[in-house]
Amino acid sequence: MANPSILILAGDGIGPEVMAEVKKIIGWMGDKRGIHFDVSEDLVGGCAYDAHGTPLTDATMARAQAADAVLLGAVGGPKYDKLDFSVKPERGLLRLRKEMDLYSNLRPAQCFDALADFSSLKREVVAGLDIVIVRELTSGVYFGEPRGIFKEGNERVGINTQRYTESEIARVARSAFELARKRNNKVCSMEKANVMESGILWRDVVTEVHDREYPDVELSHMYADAGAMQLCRWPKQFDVIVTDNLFGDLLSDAAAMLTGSLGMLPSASLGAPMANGRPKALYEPVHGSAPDIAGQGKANPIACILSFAMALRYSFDLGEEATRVEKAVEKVLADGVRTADLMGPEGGSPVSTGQMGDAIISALDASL
Ligand SMILES: NC(=O)c1ccc[n+]([C@@H]2O[C@H](COP(=O)([O-])OP(=O)(O)OC[C@H]3O[C@@H](n4cnc5c(N)ncnc54)[C@H](O)[C@@H]3O)[C@@H](O)[C@H]2O)c1
Ligand SMILES: CC(C)[C@H](C(=O)O)[C@@H](O)C(=O)O
Ligand SMILES: [Mg+2]
Repeated sequence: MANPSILILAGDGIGPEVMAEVKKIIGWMGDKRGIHFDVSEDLVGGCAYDAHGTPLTDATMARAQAADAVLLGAVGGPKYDKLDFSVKPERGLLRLRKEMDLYSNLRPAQCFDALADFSSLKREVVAGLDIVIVRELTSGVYFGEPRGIFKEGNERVGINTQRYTESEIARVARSAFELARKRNNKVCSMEKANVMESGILWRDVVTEVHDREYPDVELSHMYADAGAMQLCRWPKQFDVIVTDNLFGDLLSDAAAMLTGSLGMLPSASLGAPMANGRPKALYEPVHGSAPDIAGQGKANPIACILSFAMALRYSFDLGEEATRVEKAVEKVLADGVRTADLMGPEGGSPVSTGQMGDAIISALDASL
């Protein structure tokens, strides 16, 4: 049987730097565990624009559709800020999400014990934290029509439209309830039903799906602004949070700081099952291309490595190997290995991106 296929789209800025460490782990899986993948690489984002004049070619799109899993680094950077909106690097990523129909974006925020003192919040607030934000990823204000910048009389008006259908809400709600059943059986749904009709529909549909199909799961609702406050006040009250595309974007960056650094947060973007039973899937760190540190060997590769662990679990049914990678990360952090983003104000001597990857490989070796 052919090996499962992985398409790597490392992208821009620190994307290729953190992805280089994931490639080491993919190599390790082959050498030490006999788990082989057919890995190919292509361009997305600014680098694709530089090569082809578009942030994602049709050929790359087709390869992503055909892959068993896509691993993405990050896209964007100041060099591309002035480009026409239609060819900005971020459009490449949004096209992948939309055309692969990756409606359920799992963004776990887990605070490793070794980092509990490093979070900007108190240790007791974050120690042991383990929550997942399920972000709807293919609709809402990111894609709703009408959109654009129009002329109205003497001035310009910028328009984006928040739009959700019942079926779009129901399918992401189901994925949150299914996930909760495998965890602590609690879902909190966040919207702004107090000011948005789309929020009223969101709350209704989540409640209907719950009452009909998942009455055993504990469901609560919160306005997203209050949810942001609660996430900082006492995040451990949550298990699974389900929310829309834009609120999920904001809440997951906020959740990143609970874990110590944006460089720690992985994500899995999942769609419907393909013919082989695997879900359509793209795995990427929550962080961006970090232009301020790109090219300096300072980036923390853990978010990208943990995203690969999610690929092992969700695409390749290799939960034990995923746990092995997660435990290796936990071990290096417990041993005090830190990239610069994980240093407190008192400083210290940080390791480079490559040294962090090597330390994780050594911890993997030690796990055998
Ligand atoms: N999925 C993606 O590809 C993605 C996600 C977010 C932002 N972006 C893009 O990235 C570019 C920069 O955006 P931004 O600066 O708002 O967000 P960013 O996530 O790139 O960086 C925010 C801050 O976090 C730090 N940081 C991020 N990842 C880190 C890591 N792995 N290790 C250490 N420090 C890390 C950066 O140095 C920076 O100070 C923009 O073009 C944006 O659109 C892309
Ligand atoms: C780069 C951008 C398109 C993206 C988003 O807004 O979804 C990013 O912020 C993310 O969180 O994945
Ligand atoms: Mg974001």
